[in-house]
Formats: sequence, structure tokens, C-alpha cells
Amino acid sequence: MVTKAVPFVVIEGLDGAGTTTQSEALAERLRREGWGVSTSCEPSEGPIGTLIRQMLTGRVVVPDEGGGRPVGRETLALLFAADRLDHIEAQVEPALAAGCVAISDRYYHSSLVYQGDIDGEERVDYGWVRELNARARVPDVTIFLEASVEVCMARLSGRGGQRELYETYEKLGRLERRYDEVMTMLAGEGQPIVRLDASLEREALAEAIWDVVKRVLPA
Ligand SMILES: Nc1ncnc2c1ncn2[C@@H]1O[C@H](COP(=O)(O)OP(=O)(O)O)[C@@H](O)[C@H]1O
Ligand SMILES: Cc1cn([C@H]2C[C@H](O)[C@@H](COP(=O)(O)OP(=O)(O)O)O2)c(=O)[nH]c1=O
Repeated sequence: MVTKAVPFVVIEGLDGAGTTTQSEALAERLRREGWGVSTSCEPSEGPIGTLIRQMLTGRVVVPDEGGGRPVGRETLALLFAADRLDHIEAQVEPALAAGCVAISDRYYHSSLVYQGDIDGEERVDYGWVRELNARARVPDVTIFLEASVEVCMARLSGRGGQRELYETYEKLGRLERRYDEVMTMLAGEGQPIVRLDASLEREALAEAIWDVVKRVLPA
């Protein structure tokens, strides 16, 4: 009999879809069921992820006469890809090797959606971003929390805190369409992607996620 290995699980979705909430809920559920668990996120808590967060919040900028402008899209795409490989090496692979289920809040799907956008408008080029991420392992299952911009914005305004670069209504609308496109593209290539309705109430969504994850756990 072939024994399945512990899975690498990714939870994806627009800002405000509830990926942080559901990653934590899934980790808690797994622990209750007796599994070892490692949770992490992207941008990661490692050195490159920390730098990226400073770029997204405007703490690190490209100097110019007006006091600094946002770091370029290509630079960010490269940094996200580098952070991903560092995240896998430093957190995901050691966790899996120790027999723990690894959960990542966001992964390369986010890079395709957010950095696949060439000019912040309607032109998209996934090719280069895919190349940059070609060495990142494919998750055993990706749970895509599908949410409308309206739901995300309502949740983000409830959460408070500093708004990041991508959290505006218009941008979220474009990103919502991109998510649909990217998930359809990757699922079409055979990647294991499950779409769930993120507008569900917290516990119902956690239960739906559990139904998916328990199917990829070793017997
Ligand atoms: N299913 C849900 N129903 C209602 N509110 C939710 C739900 N999931 C999360 N929230 C709330 O919405 C906000 C954003 O959730 P969060 O998990 O931080 O989203 P993300 O990590 O995807 O940006 C938080 O204030 C959280 O408490
Ligand atoms: C992983 C990743 C995230 N991002 C963006 C999406 C988020 O707007 C931002 C920060 O993520 P995060 O702080 O996790 O936001 P949230 O809690 O709302 O999910 O980084 C990318 O642009 N590319 C990527 O590859």
C-alpha cells in the first residue's frame, strides 16, 4: 500500500476574503484531530517577506524628488518569487519533513493575480511570472476562497489597520476577475484547486474547508 505524505495546503483569495481567518481555523481543527501543523503566509515572515511588506505599506520606497515612489512592479514580482522559494526552504519543507501539515496563507496564485498585471490596468502577462515561479512546488490542494469585491471591502473596513497598496475598490474588481482567470487556467492544467464560497459564515466555511482537507490527509 502506498502511504500518502502529509499535504501542503494553500488558502488563497482576495484581500478580505478570509484567508488569514480560515488558515488559523484549519490549523486549529487539524491540531484537534491530532495532526502536527505548520502555518505560514506570503509575504513570509522571513527577510525578503519583511522587506516586501515594507514596500507594500510605503515604508520602503524608490527615492525621488517628491519623497519617494512605490517600488516597480517587476522588482516586486522578483521579490515575491524569491520570498516564495525562501519560504518553502525555511518553513514548508522542514514542516513536511517533520510530518506536519503545512498551510500557507497565499502562494504563487497571488503572484499571477497581482503581478501578472503589467500596467495596473487591463493588460496581463502571466508568462514571465510563471517562469519566475516555475521552481515552486505545486500544492497538494489549493483552496480558493471566492469572494466578491463588495464582501471583501466590507470585511476590510471592519478589520481596520493600514490599507495596503492593493486594497481599493477599483483594484479589487480587476483582481477578482484575474483570480477567476488564474484559477481556471491552473485547474485546467490539472492542479488541484477547490473553489469555495467565501461569503459563507465563518464556521460553515471552516467546515467546508475541513471536508476538502481531510480527503488529502494520509490514512
Ligand atoms: N466568513 C466570514 N464572515 C464574516 N467576517 C469574516 C469572515 N472571515 C473573516 N472575517 C472578518 O473579515 C476581516 C478580514 O478577514 P481576514 O481573514 O483578515 O482576510 P484576509 O486574510 O483574506 O485578508 C476580518 O476582520 C475577519 O474577522
Ligand atoms: C503572496 C503575494 C501577495 N501579494 C499581495 C496581496 C496582498 O494585498 C498583500 C499582502 O498580503 P497580506 O498582508 O497577507 O494581506 P491579506 O491579509 O489581506 O491577505 O500582498 C502579491 O501582490 N503577490 C504575491 O505573490
